[in-house]
Amino acid sequence: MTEPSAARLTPRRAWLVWGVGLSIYLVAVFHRTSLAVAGLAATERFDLTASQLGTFTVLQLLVYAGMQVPVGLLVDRFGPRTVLTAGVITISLGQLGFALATSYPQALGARVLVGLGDAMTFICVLRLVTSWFGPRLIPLITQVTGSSGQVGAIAAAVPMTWALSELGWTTAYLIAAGTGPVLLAALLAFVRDSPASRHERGYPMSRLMLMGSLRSSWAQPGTRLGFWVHFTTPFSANMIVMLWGFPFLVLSEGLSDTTAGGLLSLIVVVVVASGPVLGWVVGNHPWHRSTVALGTVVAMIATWSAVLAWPGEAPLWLLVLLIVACGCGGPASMIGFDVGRTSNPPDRMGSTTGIINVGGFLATVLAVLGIGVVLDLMTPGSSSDYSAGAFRAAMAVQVPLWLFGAVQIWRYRMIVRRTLGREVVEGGSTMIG
Ligand SMILES: N[C@@H](Cc1c[nH]cn1)C(=O)NCC(=O)O
Repeated sequence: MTEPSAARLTPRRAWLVWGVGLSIYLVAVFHRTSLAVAGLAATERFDLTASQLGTFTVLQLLVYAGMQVPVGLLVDRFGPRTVLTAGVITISLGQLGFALATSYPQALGARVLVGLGDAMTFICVLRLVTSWFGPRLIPLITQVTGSSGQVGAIAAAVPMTWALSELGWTTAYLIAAGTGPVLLAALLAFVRDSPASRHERGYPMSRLMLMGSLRSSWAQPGTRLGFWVHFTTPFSANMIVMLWGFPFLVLSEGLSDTTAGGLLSLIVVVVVASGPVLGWVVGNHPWHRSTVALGTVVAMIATWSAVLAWPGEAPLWLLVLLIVACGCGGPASMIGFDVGRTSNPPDRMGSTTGIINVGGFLATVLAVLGIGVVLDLMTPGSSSDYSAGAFRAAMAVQVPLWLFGAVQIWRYRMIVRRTLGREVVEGGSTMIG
């Protein structure tokens, strides 16, 4: 008799819980990127300079990255349902405040709330996945979660552009905030922390015990491998989608706004399409998880080098290759969470995910800021008419991030492989000691 598939062994409630969690994460990504097309409107509404506008994105990312470890500890203590409830309420209040803001400080405060609420979603959804699905399905569902959530960025593009122009700032962001009560109702009605109980609470821990738990997680070479995989793989795609991709493609590579916009949409399509493929590879070949991550980094370095070294404007086919390589970086970052999962016990899953998630967003902030600094250094005065030469120098900021991250990946990959051996890793564990 053939063994029932892992999917058939999964309780039907698992798919409902995951569906609600994924919806909340997708909307959180929408809120996160909802400023991407509102830059000009925000500049006019609050009378902003370019750096003040950029502060919205950087502050939101810093709050997000800075909250990952605290949120991970909260998830281990109070369970994902409780923390996700707080996240939905907080991010919705942030968008409500942004809709009604009439001054720059008010708008900044609202974006801080958006970053805070956003920080409480992804970790909770991954925790639900590890509680509701079996070990064979977890890598694939984790991948599909991370990739599918990026569809929220698509919803923040054309539909948000239409809403801002046709409905106006306040109505557009009030509608965005209005998704909160609907998601909250679904969360409270259908989501349980695990099949066994509505709430999976951890034991109250002193500050000393909390620090001990974080030290134990970080002491695992698999956690560090996961952190550096997440640090090295997604930042180029994040930088492209969140800020510098469109100006680079138009000002440096001479593309029309429409073609540049099409390539930015293509990157999200690549993210969503490559996720399940990488999820299958990771789930069936755990020994080669870091190999896939390193291969993605090599592909990004190669395509970026070809584009920046190309005499004059790079041909469209090469830019498409660049977008495909960078798009695969998003799903490749999910490998970091899977390595962290197999390297730690379940009661540390929240804090481990939080530690690893800091990596990608720390690298993204470094890349976004570094590129901006080089562009300003290479462009006289306060002009934002950046030259192709300025962009070539600025985009090279990514190289030290890739190289340092790749060295760290190789270093911890070798520690895990030498210590455990292939049989243990293929068996699904990379926990040492
Ligand atoms: N790198 C993303 C996940 C991803 C998967 N495919 C594209 N991106 C990530 O780590 N997300 C965390 C988050 O909170 O969005």
